[in-house]
Amino acid sequence: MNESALDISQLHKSYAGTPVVRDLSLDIAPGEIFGLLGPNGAGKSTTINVVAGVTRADAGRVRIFGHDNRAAYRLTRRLTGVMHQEIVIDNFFTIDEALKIHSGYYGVADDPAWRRVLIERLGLGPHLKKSMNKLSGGLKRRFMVAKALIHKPRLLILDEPTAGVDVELRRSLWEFVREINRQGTTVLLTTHYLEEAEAMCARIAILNHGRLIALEKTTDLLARLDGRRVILHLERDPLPLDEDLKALGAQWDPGTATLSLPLPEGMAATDLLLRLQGHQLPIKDMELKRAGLEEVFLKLTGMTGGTREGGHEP
Ligand SMILES: Nc1ncnc2c1ncn2[C@@H]1O[C@H](COP(=O)(O)OP(=O)(O)OP(=O)(O)O)[C@@H](O)[C@H]1O
Repeated sequence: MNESALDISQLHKSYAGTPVVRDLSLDIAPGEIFGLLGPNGAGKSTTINVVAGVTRADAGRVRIFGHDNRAAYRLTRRLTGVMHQEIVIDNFFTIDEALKIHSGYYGVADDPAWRRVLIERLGLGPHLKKSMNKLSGGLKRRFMVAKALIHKPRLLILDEPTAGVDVELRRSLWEFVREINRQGTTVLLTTHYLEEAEAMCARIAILNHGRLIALEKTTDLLARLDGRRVILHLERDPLPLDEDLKALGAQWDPGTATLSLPLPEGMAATDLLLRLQGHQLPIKDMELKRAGLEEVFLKLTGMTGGTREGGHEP
């Protein structure tokens, strides 16, 4: 069968009369790594909670590998592994005990070899006998990732898995997620780091005030937002921008004596510098900047305009 891994259709959810997810439809193909991004309060976790079946939508439906997540709750629960954003742990168990019993919740037998892989790859080995309340925030998150994967789900949902995780572990965590994906698991993730979404996701959806404002291939989205800029720090104020610099989209900030130019997709920064040679700019230093997630959101919400629709502020 050629069904979607996750098919969300016309989902709507309000809290106390305030819509937090509005008419959301999106489709994730088997084998994809898909990023769901958006500013704080955009409705990402609510959407994930509805998909996981822990929050009930007001309208719309969710299908996981072709099965309705309410009509076939037990089956879709087994097909899905969710790492929620809030840290939920059970203080009665050590990591080892919790992982041993957890797959039973999904009606799946414990697989000691797979458990060992998760323990090793998520760096949990030295902490197996620790009780949950003694774990650091980053360790709790890694444990939650292991728990989400223990029953070998076909769809893995990670809601900000790298919050509070240090750089090295973040890198190894994403490497592991990539590996699991290569072995066939579909991944839906949220992150507050644009670089992570860029490195991991083939497609990205952006939510704002519960509404889908972009859903594109990551490369198309970033190219459309012309993310990269070359920043030139100058010795002194240049002459007013001439037509050539204006045509390149240069912006001058006299306060800091910096000239900022967008770097077109596919062009190397050195090519742009060559193009500027004739201007004899007194360049002191140069940097290449990529738009951050906040800038992306700002730009997109500016493009779509209607983000304050209905006067709703989360
Ligand atoms: N159980 C709840 N009761 C009332 N309001 C809620 C509840 N859960 C979420 N909300 C509200 O719904 C809106 C969307 O929240 P949600 O957590 O889905 O956003 P998010 O995009 O995941 O944000 P963040 O990036 O901060 O995690 C927010 O205004 C939040 O306060």
